[in-house]
Amino acid sequence: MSEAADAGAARSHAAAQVVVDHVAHRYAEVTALAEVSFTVERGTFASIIGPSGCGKSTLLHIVGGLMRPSAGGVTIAGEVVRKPPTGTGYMFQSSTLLAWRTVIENVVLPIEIRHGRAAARAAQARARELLRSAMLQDFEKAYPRELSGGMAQRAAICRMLVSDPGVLLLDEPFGALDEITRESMNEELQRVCLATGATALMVTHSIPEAVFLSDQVIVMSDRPGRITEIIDIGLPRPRTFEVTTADPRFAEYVNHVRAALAPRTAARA
Ligand SMILES: Nc1ncnc2c1ncn2[C@@H]1O[C@H](COP(=O)(O)OP(=O)(O)OP(=O)(O)O)[C@@H](O)[C@H]1O
Repeated sequence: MSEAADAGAARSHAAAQVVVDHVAHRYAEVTALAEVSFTVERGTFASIIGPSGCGKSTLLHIVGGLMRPSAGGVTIAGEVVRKPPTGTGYMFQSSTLLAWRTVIENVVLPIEIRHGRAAARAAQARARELLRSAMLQDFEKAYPRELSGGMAQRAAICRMLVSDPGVLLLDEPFGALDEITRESMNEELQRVCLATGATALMVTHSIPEAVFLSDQVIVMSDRPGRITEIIDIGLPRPRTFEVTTADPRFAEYVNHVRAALAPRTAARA
């Protein structure tokens, strides 16, 4: 290898925050994932999109160290993932705030679980800052039943961010929200990622959401899931929702992802 190629390899390795290397998974009779490899560079946003049951959630659980793959492996920031790594935040479709804790007590919960009550009390200032940026400053003492679905989801984002994670793993985080709330949550998530330099990996069923948020869209096939295409999204940042109608490249990317998801349908059209 030439010196220049050596330097290039070192640079790309250093930039890769999440490395998924030949990951496959089998549940008893079901092969959920065939063999999946990709990297997500530090500070970038990647989405996984594919048909229902193709193994997206399985893959995200493996990346987050919540389960071990049957074959292959994952590294985050150069460390092999064997259990949920510190510095990684999770968010799933149902926000599952604890009903008996106030909003702010919910937000500091990850700190309390990991580091105890005193650390959770010390984290309240940071929690208040996050709640302010999520427009929930007047609800810190409210209980989850007093929040709308969108507000609860915003509180769950604050909870994910309270420990300043460098890597965000999101499994259809906005699937249950109405369209308008979902759009504003997408803008908010992008703002947070740009401000903190976090690396994000998100599972979604929405093609426009994947294109709007991502630097790369990872398209998967039917089960057993394998990657059919990785599409780089070259739209400038920060993106606002105007980009979805004002920039013709947005529709081109959407059509590209749609064709990659259903190659036979696209070929017939
Ligand atoms: N614990 C389990 N035991 C057995 N099979 C499972 C288990 N979890 C998932 N599967 C199967 O593995 C396959 C992949 O499931 P997974 O939830 O990862 O898919 P997905 O792409 O996230 O689906 P969806 O888009 O519908 O949420 C499915 O066929 C599912 O039935």
